Amino acid sequence: MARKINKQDALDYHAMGRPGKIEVVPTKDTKTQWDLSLAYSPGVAEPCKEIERDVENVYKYTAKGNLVAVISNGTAVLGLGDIGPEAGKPVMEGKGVLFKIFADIDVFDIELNTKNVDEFVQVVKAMEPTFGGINLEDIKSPECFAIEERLRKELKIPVMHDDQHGTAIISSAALLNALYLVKKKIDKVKFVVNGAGAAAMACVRLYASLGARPENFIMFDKDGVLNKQRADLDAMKQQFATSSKVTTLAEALKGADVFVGLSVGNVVTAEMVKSMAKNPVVFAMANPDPEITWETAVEARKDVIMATGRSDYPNQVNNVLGFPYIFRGALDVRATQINEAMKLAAVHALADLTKSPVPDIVNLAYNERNLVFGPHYIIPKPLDPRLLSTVAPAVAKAAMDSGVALAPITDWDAYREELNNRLGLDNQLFRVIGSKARKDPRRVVFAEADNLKILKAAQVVEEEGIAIPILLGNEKRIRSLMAENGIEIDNAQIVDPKSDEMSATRHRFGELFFHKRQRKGFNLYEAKKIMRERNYFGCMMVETGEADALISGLTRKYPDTIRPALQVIGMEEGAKRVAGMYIINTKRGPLFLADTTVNFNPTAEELADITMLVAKEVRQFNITPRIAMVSYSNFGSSQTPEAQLVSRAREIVKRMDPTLTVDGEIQAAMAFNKEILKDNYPFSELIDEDVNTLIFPNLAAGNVAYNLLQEVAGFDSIGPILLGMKKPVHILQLGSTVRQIVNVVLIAVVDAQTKCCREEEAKNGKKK
Ligand SMILES: NC(=O)C1=CN([C@@H]2O[C@H](COP(=O)(O)OP(=O)(O)OC[C@H]3O[C@@H](n4cnc5c(N)ncnc54)[C@H](OP(=O)(O)O)[C@@H]3O)[C@@H](O)[C@H]2O)C=CC1
Ligand SMILES: CC(=O)C(=O)O
Ligand SMILES: [Mg+2]
Repeated sequence: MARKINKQDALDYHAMGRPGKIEVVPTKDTKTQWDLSLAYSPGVAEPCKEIERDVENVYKYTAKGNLVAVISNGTAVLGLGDIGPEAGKPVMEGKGVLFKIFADIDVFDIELNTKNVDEFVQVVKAMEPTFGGINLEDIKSPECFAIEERLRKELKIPVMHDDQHGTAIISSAALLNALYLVKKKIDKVKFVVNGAGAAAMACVRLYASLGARPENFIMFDKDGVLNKQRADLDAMKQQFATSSKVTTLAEALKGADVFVGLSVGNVVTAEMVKSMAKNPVVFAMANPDPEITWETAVEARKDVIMATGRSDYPNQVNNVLGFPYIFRGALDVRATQINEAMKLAAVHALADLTKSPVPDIVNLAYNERNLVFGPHYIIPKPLDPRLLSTVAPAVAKAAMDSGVALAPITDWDAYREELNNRLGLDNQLFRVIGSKARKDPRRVVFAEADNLKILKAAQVVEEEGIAIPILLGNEKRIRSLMAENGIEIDNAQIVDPKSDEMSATRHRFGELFFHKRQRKGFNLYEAKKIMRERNYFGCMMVETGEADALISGLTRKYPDTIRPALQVIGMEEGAKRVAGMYIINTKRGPLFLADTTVNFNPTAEELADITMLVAKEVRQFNITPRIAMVSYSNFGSSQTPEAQLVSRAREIVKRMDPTLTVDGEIQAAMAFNKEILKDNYPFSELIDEDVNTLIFPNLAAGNVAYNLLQEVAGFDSIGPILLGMKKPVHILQLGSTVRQIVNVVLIAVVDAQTKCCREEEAKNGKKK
């Protein structure tokens, strides 16, 4: 279940630390006096003179080309209405965040205290030298139309009112796909549109340019239906005024094919949806509350294709899918405007992208096994990393073809690569695992809570809503460490296994442990005594369900931490051993490496077991494992025992799971070089595969490899991840950083979500 956002969560999020959501960060070194004399006086005078000589140089020497202004006067903020410029600022800052994370565009949000069209236009015009583009936001109609029209004419940089065109573009893409699924032609479809403001008018105009017929629209504003009898309609509303006799939304929806809501929440009823034509399409896009809830609409009609503007339901039709990429494309070719051709290019790019296979990372982000084009997936998901490299080039190309690009692109492959680098594909997995963890935070026991790094990590995971920390150790010591270092963990649960308060729990845990180990060398006295030890106590909390996961090992040797976990919790059903895995975030996507921490010199059988454990874990991230079992030789080129062991292990794996994509023994470089592999070993299973998993022949190789990738290549990593345990226990490497600890907690929480879900499934299965 997604965590419900409550008022306090949202307020705390905005207020904590540095208030608001954005800051300005220098992009050049500013460490030395030399740096500062370049950044500012006297060095800064040189670019000034170059720009004075040729104003185009402003794109070369300043941030203008990547800087967009998000400008609002707060008169139509989301569906909250005219709440004023200051009250709209959190939304504008939020838009800035989305521009940055989805398209690496920098934003200044600007809130103007004016409702006067002339004044608004004058102010924005005067700011043209600063920005590469202007995103107008949440300005009410009809003023927004005049403001945008004038700025588009009078400025030489792209201007787009996102609520109009962003919404129109995204909903058009969704509409084309929905109509394709229900096999209806756009020129025959009957539309009912609630709302006749900025978003709604732009939508109907774009639908019309895609083939919808104006006479097939019935629109409503807050005073009722737009019809020919109304004398109060402006020119734009008149264009879509109906000659039909209907007066109410309920009448209009009878037999309608498509409902488009861009008005206010909860104005459409189940009965209205029931009265629509076969296979109705309902886009209830008011934010934050749609015109009709997802549940009510799908309950009312099994054949409905339903979309809302919200992220917590399928089919999120929201302009976040558009503005980052539309501006990216426009800025990258220095387009002087965002024209119809560019908008239509974005529509088709989005619609087509939905039909192509969804990458693993998107399935993982949304906890889906396999998203496929269909009624519940008519538009790409906002976390789809392909959006940038698909929509931005389409927009850029359309700008070039329609003659508004001042800096055309010539090398499209290089451009796409640049876009992927901008996004930092390497960070995608972290973001996705993070969002999954945050959806359902779990109780994580930190066995070494009297360590400063652990406390800092516990604070981070608590503040970020990733986990509910349980701190094990001496309470006085932990509290004084927190006080000395300004660490605050709300409602910190501190448990001291050695304390008198815990004696009953120690006793209970000791008895349970004794039952597990009584014939394995523990007597009752020893079993109870050992519960004073934090790793045993913590593992017992996880074993008994009093916590969901355990993190330990920062200050102790690996074997000393893994032993209690194996004795108390043990391996998962079917596992013959445990193994350690690292995830390395590379530019080509996540790379899974094993065994990095547990098995020193595995036999072929053991290596096969490790491979199976890793394959299972990789699948848990909804990623299909494509495994190279690496060595120093390729497919028998060396007959040494080490190389042959890997080859034998691969044969065993293949027998265990013939469907698994796995090959070896193979050199690591060969595994990543499809061309050379194809030329030399065309039989290999990996010739058409992007390898994402490396199994090393022994611990030395695996451990050295991940350390080098981390330290020398500078890749971020998550690990070690302990595989094969019945319940989530993860053992840190000595000296892990706070960030690495937080990353392991993320994994532990996701692991707990999955294992708990499996346990429930098993229980339910047994009940049946
Ligand atoms: N999902 C998405 O991506 C987006 C969603 N939106 C949502 O769309 C809505 C409108 O935004 P926007 O167009 O920018 O705002 P505007 O203020 O420009 O338009 C609002 C429109 O809704 C009409 N309206 C208000 N109440 C009713 C009602 N009870 N019945 C019928 N019509 C009504 C208004 O009528 P009148 O003309 O008479 O004032 C006006 O035409 C908001 O909820 C916003 O959050 C907006 C942009 C993107
Ligand atoms: C999504 C958006 O821009 C709005 O609701 O106003
Ligand atoms: Mg908006």
